[in-house]
Amino acid sequence: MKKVVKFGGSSLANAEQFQKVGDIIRSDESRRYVVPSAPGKRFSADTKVTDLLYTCYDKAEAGEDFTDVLTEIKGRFYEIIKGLNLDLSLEEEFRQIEADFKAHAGNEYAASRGEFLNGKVMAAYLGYEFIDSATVIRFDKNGNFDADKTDKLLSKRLQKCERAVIPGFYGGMEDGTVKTFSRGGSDVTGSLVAKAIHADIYENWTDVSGFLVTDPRIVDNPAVIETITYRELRELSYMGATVLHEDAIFPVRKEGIPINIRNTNRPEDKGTFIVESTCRKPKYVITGIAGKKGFCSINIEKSMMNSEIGFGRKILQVFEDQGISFEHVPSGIDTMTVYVHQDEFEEKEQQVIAGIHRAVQPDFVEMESDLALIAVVGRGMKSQRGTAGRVFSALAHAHVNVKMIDQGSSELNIIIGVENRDFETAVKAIYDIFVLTQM
Ligand SMILES: Nc1ncnc2c1ncn2[C@@H]1O[C@H](COP(=O)(O)OP(=O)(O)O)[C@@H](O)[C@H]1O
Ligand SMILES: N[C@@H](CC(=O)OP(=O)(O)O)C(=O)O
Repeated sequence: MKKVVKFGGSSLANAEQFQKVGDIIRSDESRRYVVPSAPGKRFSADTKVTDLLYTCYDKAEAGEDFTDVLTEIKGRFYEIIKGLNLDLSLEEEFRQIEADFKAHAGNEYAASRGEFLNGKVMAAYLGYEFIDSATVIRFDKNGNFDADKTDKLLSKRLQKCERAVIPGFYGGMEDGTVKTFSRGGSDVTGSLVAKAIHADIYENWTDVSGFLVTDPRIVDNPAVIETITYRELRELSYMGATVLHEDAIFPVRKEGIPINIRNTNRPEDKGTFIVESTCRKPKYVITGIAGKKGFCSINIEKSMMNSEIGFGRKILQVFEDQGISFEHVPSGIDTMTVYVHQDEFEEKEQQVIAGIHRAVQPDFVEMESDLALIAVVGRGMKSQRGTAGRVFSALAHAHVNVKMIDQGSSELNIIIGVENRDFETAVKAIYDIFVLTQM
């Protein structure tokens, strides 16, 4: 049995958390490959080491003195090393980092040092081999992640290795340039390692007892999802359920390796199993609710639009030409609405409007900003009539004005558009009707 275990920043924020992690790893012989993140927040107002590194590097780039921030970062690591009674010095590593910052090594290199250093601490603490991810996670010469090369490098390297620590979040180009995944990317590293060694399971340890039906920052103590499919999870993580990086799904999914989300602070909890498919009936009609704020809608109206072949393509072409991706395109007989990210859209607003006028000569174009999108996801919705109706009625009772509702043909999700300020109320109302009342 081979397990890959990834520990998030919250699980490695201080020596006490490290000890919990050590106990978890030592309690199961098969936990052989460990992927650590950088130390995260020790308390809610704290700063993640990754964020300190970005700040520190910005100062270096601007030619300012960055000694204070670097000393703070160093302090975070030595607090852990001392708390664990380790005989480990990181002086050489910090000298190198300081020199590299002065030589403008790049902010991806800078950010990666949190995982690099934490990997060193973890390897010393466990007595496992340390593998620098820059040598096994490969980015091509354009800086794009190279999945095939990575798989080859990782499997070859790990074949020779009984137990190893492979830091999360970063990799390297052939010439040694360090690249990182997007934020939260240690989850991706864990998934890649699991694929490469054909792991039996990929355990992803965090600070919640699994994937929760909704964000615990919105609803107090939400129910835990016992089993979720990759498709459901993809919908939820894309829409902002941040527990697992959305790109962490692909590598393990192809191999049929289940992911188990676990809580470092409550290792006795079973957590959530993420699987390709399951015959297990979900506990509730819906599996989860997630959402994001910060969208804009562009509503285009033109009489007889539906008989104009190519109308939709022409509209979407305008967005493509401006490099703007769209989220949703609900349409009626004479209207078509395009939902886009507000921050992407705002600066190109006028070009897009002009483009639409040129492309399709609409009767009028209307825009609305500060909208939120909520995804209600569940494999159980297919076999249950009236789900959309219940969403509507819950939102009406909560006095939330629904701007848009869009049910995908897969019947796996319903997308609802509301105003930003109604976002939390809407999520709570949907949670209540499907989970608290257990219908
Ligand atoms: N549906 C959800 N289920 C569980 N946690 C969620 C959900 N949506 C958002 N979260 C948040 O995600 C956090 C865990 O992810 P993250 O901060 O990336 O952890 P880590 O540092 O362990 O990688 C939780 O503490 C929680 O606040
Ligand atoms: N440390 C990186 C990568 C990461 O995955 O961290 P975490 O596991 O704490 O989300 C970040 O903050 O983005």
